[in-house]
Amino acid sequence: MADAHTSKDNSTLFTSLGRLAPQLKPIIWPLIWGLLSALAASVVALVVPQVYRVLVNTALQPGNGTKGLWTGAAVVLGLGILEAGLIALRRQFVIVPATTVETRMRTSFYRHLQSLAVEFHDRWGSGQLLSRAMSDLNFMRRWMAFGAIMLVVTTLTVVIGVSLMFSMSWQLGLIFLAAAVPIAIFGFRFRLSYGRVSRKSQDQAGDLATAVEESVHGIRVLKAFGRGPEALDSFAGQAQELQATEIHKAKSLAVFSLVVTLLPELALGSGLVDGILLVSAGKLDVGALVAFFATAAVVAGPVESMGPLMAMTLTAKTAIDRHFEVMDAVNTVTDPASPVALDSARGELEFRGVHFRYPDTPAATRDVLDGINLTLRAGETMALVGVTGCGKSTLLSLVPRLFDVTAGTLMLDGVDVRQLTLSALRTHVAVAFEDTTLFSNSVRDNVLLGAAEQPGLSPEDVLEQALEVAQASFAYTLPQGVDTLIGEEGLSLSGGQRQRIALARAIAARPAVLVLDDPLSALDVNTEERVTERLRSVLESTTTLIVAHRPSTVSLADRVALLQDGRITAVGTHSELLAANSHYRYVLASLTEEPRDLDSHLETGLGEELAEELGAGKEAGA
Ligand SMILES: Nc1ncnc2c1ncn2[C@@H]1O[C@H](COP(=O)(O)OP(=O)(O)OP(=O)(O)O)[C@@H](O)[C@H]1O
Repeated sequence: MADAHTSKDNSTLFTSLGRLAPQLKPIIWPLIWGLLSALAASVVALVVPQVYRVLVNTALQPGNGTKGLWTGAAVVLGLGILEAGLIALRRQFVIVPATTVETRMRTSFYRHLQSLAVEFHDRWGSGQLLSRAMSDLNFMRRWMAFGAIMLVVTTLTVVIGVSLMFSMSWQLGLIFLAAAVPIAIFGFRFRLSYGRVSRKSQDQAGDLATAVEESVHGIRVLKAFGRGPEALDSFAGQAQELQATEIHKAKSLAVFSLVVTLLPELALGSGLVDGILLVSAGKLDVGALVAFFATAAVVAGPVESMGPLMAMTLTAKTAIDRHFEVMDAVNTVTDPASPVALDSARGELEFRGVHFRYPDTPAATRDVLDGINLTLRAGETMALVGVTGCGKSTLLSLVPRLFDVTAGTLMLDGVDVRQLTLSALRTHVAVAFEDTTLFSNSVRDNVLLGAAEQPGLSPEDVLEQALEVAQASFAYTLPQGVDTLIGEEGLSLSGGQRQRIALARAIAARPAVLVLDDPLSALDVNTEERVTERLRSVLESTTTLIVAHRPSTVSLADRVALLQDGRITAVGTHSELLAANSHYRYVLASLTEEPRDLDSHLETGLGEELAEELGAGKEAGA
């Protein structure tokens, strides 16, 4: 995971910036108008010294009265107002288009993340994706709206300003230019080192975001195991690394700024001495000398800001590279070029010579699934049993194509699942995992997330039925009933309650194939039994493949498949396997029957004794 984003940075500045071109195309005119406004503002600023020149050489000469002086002052004031107006205009032109591009890019980033296969998400830390979706895009927008325009305007201002200075006095111009050459060389070297350090800091910030996200998610585990201080130490270490990088970044920027400030000042100092000598020798008029220094003052600002703007451009390059690293990631699980239509599925599922290995599995290791041959008849419930880590979840994840088989074929009603569109396949197949994810939404929205329309049933009926089958009717007794907000930002539910809501979600989808990856693990045996029985009667025509960790679930299945060393080594009814297969007996003996979901006991009244016992225990302990 940690290595996914540390790819080699081979792109040049211009190839990276060039990748923004298609995004900028629709807003190119507002950007050009913004650029022209900023440029006009700079030109106006450069005209002011020329007014000074005229003023000094004419209006300020003895005996010329005050009229010229007032006119000159009015012109300078007018130019100042015009410059301010043009700067405001630049902002007006670019703000809306740039934020529109940012929003559009963020939306397509999110869409791309949604489409990428699970294999991609396994490799990438969530913080990395979060920082790319938020801060990198925000930075790109600021660079488009300000940095890029100002870099062009600043460069042009320096070029025009220096040319004007040369036209006034080539000797003084040369002195000023003598300072600009080292700045250019230094700027180039700075550009290389700053790019590297800025990339490092953005990656470190992403890793830090991942650390925060993981500890917030795992706060219960950290607290329960008293690992808070260790997590804090590790976080503080990472934060200090980022701080060191940021300090390094700021220091190199400070050195650059110092050089670009100091050199022009030195040039101006020696230019002043030289200028006075030129005036006293009659080779330069006083007006030109004043105008030269006024122009130098205008140009000094852009020269100083070239460092930060260059740095901003390099950071923008890094942000663009980071953005496109994700956008360039190829989706490995895609729709076929000419999909087979399968409007309604019977639900026959066949694994034929299926092999699977994870992309990062070492070459010497055998495939997790090493030639699976298994057929589920339409409508049957099959339990998948095997020792822990033997590949049960992996096998299940192939059915909705969370991963694709690496060899062999997986067929639904005789059609290779890769021949179906993903949306069609996922309409026919619904999944519930042990590790449930509920969204920050109402119970109703969570359950009806992928609900299919059912003839004669309103969404309310579908919801009620799904909750009833999943033994999750407790939802009606929540503070706002099924409209109660649950999930990360809502009401906290117990593990068993969460699992039952997630199961109701899979049931409401009314799939042809239901894939259940130990989704009842947090339920007590009695609730689990009731759920399984209701599932069997309500979803009579649904093919169900269920990873079972308890003999009670296994015994309710029509048939059981035994997964061993990457293969299905036995298929039969529970009693057949129990009688004939010693590995099956071994696996079953290791499964647990202990009730885990106390609250479902309490909800149904079955756990009163247990509750009393616990209450008594509490009192005794108090
Ligand atoms: N995303 C992944 N990337 C690489 N290897 C993985 C990944 N997920 C699982 N594995 C490996 O594949 C093997 C099978 O894992 P799987 O989760 O399918 O087992 P399981 O039978 O469901 O286990 P359990 O009963 O404990 O849930 C394990 O060795 C596991 O380490």
